[in-house]
Amino acid sequence: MTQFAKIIVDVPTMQTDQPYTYSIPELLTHQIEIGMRVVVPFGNGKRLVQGFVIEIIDNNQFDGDVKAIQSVVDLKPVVNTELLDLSAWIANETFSFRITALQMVLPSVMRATYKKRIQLIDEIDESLQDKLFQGNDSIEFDSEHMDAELMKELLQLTKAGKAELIYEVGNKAKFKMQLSIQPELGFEAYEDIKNGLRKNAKQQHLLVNYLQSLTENENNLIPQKQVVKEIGITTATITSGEKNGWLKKIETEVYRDPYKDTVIESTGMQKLTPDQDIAVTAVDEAIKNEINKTFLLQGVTGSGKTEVYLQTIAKALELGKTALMLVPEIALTPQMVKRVKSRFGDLVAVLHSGLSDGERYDEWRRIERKEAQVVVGARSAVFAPLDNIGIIIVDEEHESSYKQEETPRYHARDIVLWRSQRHHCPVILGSATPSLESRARAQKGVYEWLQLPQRINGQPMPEVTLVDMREEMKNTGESNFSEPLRNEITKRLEKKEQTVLMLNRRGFSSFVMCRDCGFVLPCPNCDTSLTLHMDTHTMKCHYCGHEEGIPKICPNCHSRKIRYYGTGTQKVEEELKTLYPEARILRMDVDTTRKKGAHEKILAKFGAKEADILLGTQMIAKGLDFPDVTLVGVLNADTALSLPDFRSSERTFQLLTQVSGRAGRADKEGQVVVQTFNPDHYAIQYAKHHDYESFYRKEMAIRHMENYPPYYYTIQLTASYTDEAGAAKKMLEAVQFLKPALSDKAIILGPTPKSIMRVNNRFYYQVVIKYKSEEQLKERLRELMTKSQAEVRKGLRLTIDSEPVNFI
Ligand SMILES: Nc1ncnc2c1ncn2[C@@H]1O[C@H](COP(=O)(O)OP(=O)(O)OP(=O)(O)O)[C@@H](O)[C@H]1O
Ligand SMILES: [Zn+2]
Ligand SMILES: [Zn+2]
Repeated sequence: MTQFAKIIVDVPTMQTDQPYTYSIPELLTHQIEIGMRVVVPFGNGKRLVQGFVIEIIDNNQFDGDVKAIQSVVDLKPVVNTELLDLSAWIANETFSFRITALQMVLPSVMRATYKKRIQLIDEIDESLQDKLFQGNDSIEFDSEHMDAELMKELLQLTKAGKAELIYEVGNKAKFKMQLSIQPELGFEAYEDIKNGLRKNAKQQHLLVNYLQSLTENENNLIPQKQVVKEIGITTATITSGEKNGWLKKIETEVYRDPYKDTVIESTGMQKLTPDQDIAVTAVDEAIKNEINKTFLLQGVTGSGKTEVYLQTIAKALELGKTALMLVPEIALTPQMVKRVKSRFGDLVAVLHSGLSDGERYDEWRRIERKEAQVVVGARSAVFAPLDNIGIIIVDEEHESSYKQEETPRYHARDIVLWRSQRHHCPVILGSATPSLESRARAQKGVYEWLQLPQRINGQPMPEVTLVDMREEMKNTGESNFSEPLRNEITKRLEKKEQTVLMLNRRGFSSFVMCRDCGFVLPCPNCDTSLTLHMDTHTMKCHYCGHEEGIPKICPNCHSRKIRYYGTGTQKVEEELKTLYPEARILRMDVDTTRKKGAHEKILAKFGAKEADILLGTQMIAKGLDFPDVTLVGVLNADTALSLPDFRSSERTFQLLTQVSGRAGRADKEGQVVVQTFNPDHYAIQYAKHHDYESFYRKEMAIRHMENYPPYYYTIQLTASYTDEAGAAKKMLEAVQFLKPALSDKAIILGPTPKSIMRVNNRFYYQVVIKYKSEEQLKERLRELMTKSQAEVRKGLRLTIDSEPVNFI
């Protein structure tokens, strides 16, 4: 009896959630399983696409013409049933398509690549074949890069029926293979061979001796490279040995290990403080009893949250379970990876964007094959194919990088909660400054609240001094360093203690302005000004990538007084060098960390006390644990405060608290100097006093008054089009379409142009819907999305973002 498979196909220009039915050819009946990738014909039948098998059925209710599956990509399922269900849920929750969600849960190298070829099917003139096919009988048809004349002739051939267009579905995922050798004979046989060899056949003697010694070994599969190096023979000798039947050559797979060159010392468990102990005990209980509870672990900076994570992971492993730990952006927190690796060694797999595609794919397969039981990674690691999860940890749970800013727009925290239900395991959301959403849930008892109110060293929190830059500017002029900050840095240099300096880049840019007419160099494609980049000596647009030279005269009034405004880390570094010629300075920003492993190098140097000052952007605010840092300076506390986003205060409070937390973590007392133009702002005042609770209450009151999360849910709709009126019209239509499904309690803001309305010559309009509970809203939004698919071809794009983290 013929079987059929329901398949979600990958047709980029025509996305749909509808699975298609294909018949399973007899040959493949026992091969095809749910969760495998297959290649199927689509449309006119000549086009081949990749798809995922989501169901296998005996009866086909579909009465149209059923095509057959052409081939299988995988030998076993690549998406297990959990991830299959999860991807369906994500597609539903984030208003995206199932194929997009399915592709997202796999490493990117597993995405299909599509190629077209022209294949000769009839004889043609030899010289023509040479010209068009370079002597072969097929050629890749790359319409983007091919010579137009050549393309025309090839198409004519296909029209005449002498050649045809074929589609190839490729797979980029490659294993790294390594050649190994293995003895073919026994000890005695090698003895005989040796006796038969000529005396001067030195290399052969060496090889046979070696093979003979391997016959006594349990592991006798040795990489060829190693053999060559170890006994000093040539590969030619090995090859002739193979011909003689002395040995076998075998290809084996090796993993690309991103950490193979790093030596990580192993560490043991610390004796817990009473507060840590309460937390660990509560979580261990839930792991043991398989309860899917969520804990909010709120611990001040330096209170030992990491040790709590590590000990609960150890508990899960002890019970034969696995563990998943998410960290904001791993490239920025190499210290955390090191701490987990030093505790759990080879059991740990690391997944983050700093890995090459191959490395990431190999780490993924180590998890899938159950060779790794602990996964540490950034946002996308939330899809790690772990089995039998015992604990899931989200470190710095308030970080906005947990939200994916492109479709599917999911929040890793939501995925974590879904998986914890599936695996019956607890979750720890850890932070010194929890998001208001999470803290409010702990208040209501939805999450269990665990607290670490004291620093491990028993020291008070570092003292924070605010410097009012409005006053300071009168004395210091254009310097980036106020007098109080300069004095403290001097003291640290004298005492041989370390300083961390942060330049906040959020909401901040360095631009070129004319002093005579005020002209600022705009981007030709976007409504923004261009930013000066010292490393490339160009002006760049951060939105569209446009790049041009630095102007020497004002394009507007031709004045020569066109000057650079704002501050970059490089400029600050120069000033530091003038102020403290004897200080050793390390700079950490996008320019100095572009190379792979650069973060690690800078931090290792600082940790080894090879520098006195670490100057950086926000990337130095998190996770650093250096005992000799006793001073933290924040050069510009409030650049983000003025952004038109209701989370501006929350972000500023979090950042200041995090960065302050880098000071005084060991036995020496820490101090923080914050330079600000808004010393009275509550976010800055509460950060000064390390007072999360008061900040929380004040901010909650504001959110309540203004109907924002966590009191209301939010949905953001964005339309973009090549002209402004079209984008605005689309948003108006969307509102009209949604309104009938909404109660009068829902609040609709907009349509309004986005704060940067034009990006890359597209115009953006948005609508924000705030609501408490709207039964029909999601269904209606889904309809809207499906309807809008038809307009994609006309260039109109609509995105729907549930709980956006960025409102600008
Ligand atoms: N029980 C313990 N006994 C001794 N030292 C400990 C203990 N727990 C943690 N520590 C040490 O205290 C320091 C601070 O701990 P940790 O970095 O885990 O704090 P944290 O709360 O994660 O900090 P942050 O939020 O600032 O990153 C670390 O050097 C850690 O090794
Ligand atoms: Zn000018
Ligand atoms: Zn631009």
